[in-house]
Amino acid sequence: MQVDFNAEQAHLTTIYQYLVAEIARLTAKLAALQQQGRQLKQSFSSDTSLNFETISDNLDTFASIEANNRQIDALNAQVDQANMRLQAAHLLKPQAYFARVDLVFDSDTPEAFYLGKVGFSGVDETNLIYDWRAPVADVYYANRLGATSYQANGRQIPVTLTKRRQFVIQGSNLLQAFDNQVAINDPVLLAALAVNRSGQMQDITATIQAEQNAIIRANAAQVLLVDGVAGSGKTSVLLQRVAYLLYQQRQTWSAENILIFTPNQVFAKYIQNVLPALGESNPVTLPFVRYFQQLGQRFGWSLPDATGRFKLLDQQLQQVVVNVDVLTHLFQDDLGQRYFQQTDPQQPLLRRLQVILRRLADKPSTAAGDLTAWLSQVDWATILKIAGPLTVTEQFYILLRLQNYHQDNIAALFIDEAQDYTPDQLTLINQLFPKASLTLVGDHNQVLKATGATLAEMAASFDQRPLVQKYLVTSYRATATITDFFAQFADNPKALKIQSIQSQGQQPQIYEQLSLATLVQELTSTSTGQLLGVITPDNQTAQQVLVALKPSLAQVTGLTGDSPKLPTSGVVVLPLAVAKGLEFDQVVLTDFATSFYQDPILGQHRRYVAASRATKTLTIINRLTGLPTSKASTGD
Ligand SMILES: Nc1ncnc2c1ncn2[C@@H]1O[C@H](COP(=O)(O)OP(=O)(O)OP(=O)(O)O)[C@@H](O)[C@H]1O
Repeated sequence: MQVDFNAEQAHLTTIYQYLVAEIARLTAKLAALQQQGRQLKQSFSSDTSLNFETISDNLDTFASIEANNRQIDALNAQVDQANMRLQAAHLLKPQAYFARVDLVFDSDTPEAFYLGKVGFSGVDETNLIYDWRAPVADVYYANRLGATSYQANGRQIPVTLTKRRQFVIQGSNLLQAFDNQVAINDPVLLAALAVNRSGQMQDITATIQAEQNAIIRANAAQVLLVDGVAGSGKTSVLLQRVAYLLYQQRQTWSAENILIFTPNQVFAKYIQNVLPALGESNPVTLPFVRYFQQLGQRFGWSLPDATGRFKLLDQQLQQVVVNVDVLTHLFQDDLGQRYFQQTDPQQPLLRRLQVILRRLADKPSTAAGDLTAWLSQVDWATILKIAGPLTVTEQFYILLRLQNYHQDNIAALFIDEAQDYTPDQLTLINQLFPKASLTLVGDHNQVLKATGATLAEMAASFDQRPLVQKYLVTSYRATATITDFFAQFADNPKALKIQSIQSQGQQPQIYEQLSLATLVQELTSTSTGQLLGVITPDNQTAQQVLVALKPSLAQVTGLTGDSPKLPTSGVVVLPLAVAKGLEFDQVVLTDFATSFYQDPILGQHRRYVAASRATKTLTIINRLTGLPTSKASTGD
């Protein structure tokens, strides 16, 4: 069926004009409210009726203050409401909506729903634009034409989807409109993927695919573990899910109740525009290691790392039966020993100690009053019957367990690059956030540390909670040729069946050997306005390439994990450990045949990660020669 383009353009014109008019009206309204606020404050301060002389005067005065407060509250509420609506109008003005679905409910007449990045209502409170997170939008993303249903307020609503239309819009201009049912040839998606990268991740609201939608909208009450191939949209899906859950739980959650763990600071910057583009504030986003160190500081501990035998410690604390003889190890004072004797010997050590510490907490003069000092004096290894001595981090873990410390203010925790977490770090996370909704996304083929948890270990870390695993095997990032190339490095690629939805593109260019001088020359002559990543095995090589490039290239940047930001275009030189999670229009990999990439344990994963960073072209240099000094080959 043909799209009635003129009718759609006319609809857009009406909506656009309404948005523009609303922006003008709300801006004027906010100015007037501010003026009103100023006048109100003035009138309160010059109010001479504040009189506290007699009881009746007091009552009058309090009543008048109360009335003033009510006026201020009402004014603030109006300001908040106008501000929110103005923000939404600004967000929608460049692209009022991206899709339309026509649904038939009970009657025969289809009802049209336009979907945008946020919802917007008309003067009579009718929904002109539906938020992409609204229940009804699920029908659009799930991509089922005909009889289907969606869930709203816990009820399944049967509907018939008669039309699924996509739009390309620029302000008041409708550029394109397609009636589209099958996602695989989705022209809007392909156009979005063909755009040059800008050094900043973009939201994918208009083109979320059905399998991604299922993850974004998955129930928050479970641990969600996503294993997805490189470029399958794990990070994008994670961020869209943050926005989705913030909308779904908007009565109780705000960005302050959310935490995102990223691999490093550059990555945190790389994703920082996505949530604001969806009208949401950024939650605290930081590397897990930094979070853990900050947690230590809160207790006065300086922690070297976030690893330890946490699971083992837990098991022993729960299993070891401690008799009275070991009391001297635990408490040097009578009170502690007495309390210990009063606890039930059948109970696990952890429970008994928690009871005692709660009592001792009221008596700061006891030996256990200073828990920190006490913990390091106790010979935990002997008591718990494990090999000692315990590291500082392990002692800290015991402290957290004894204090039963949780971060209950965090309602949802999101972890990217989850494959790099050790089983112990996941155990720690499980303990710290017992009530949080957990979303972990990772790729078992991208494990870059020998200590990374397997999928089974990941699942086992959360064995007390309901857990759902999802898989993504379509790669959106790269051309089909590049996807086939990196797919060969996956474990068991035949079974995994990685697919690309993009066209073939250029074959990777492979140099057996290339000198640094030639590389500099090549890079200097490819001035494309695109983002080009030169990925080296280690920091040292990155530094050497950078030094060689600097004199002849204006737009060249070196990147470490702590760097503030990716540039928008030009050449970026960085080690693989930092490139993880990022993407570039063009990628040059150096030293692909050296021991770093040929390592028997991690080499294949390194090749997979490195080769999957490119969206358009991939150049591989097996051996980069002419470097000033000998190179390390150990990665970060
Ligand atoms: N549905 C989609 N619509 C448009 N673009 C998409 C979609 N899904 C993914 N992309 C794009 O594909 C690229 C890869 O996405 P993303 O970085 O989220 O993948 P990833 O699985 O986290 O990758 P990796 O594990 O390799 O870091 C990004 O440019 C993203 O914008």
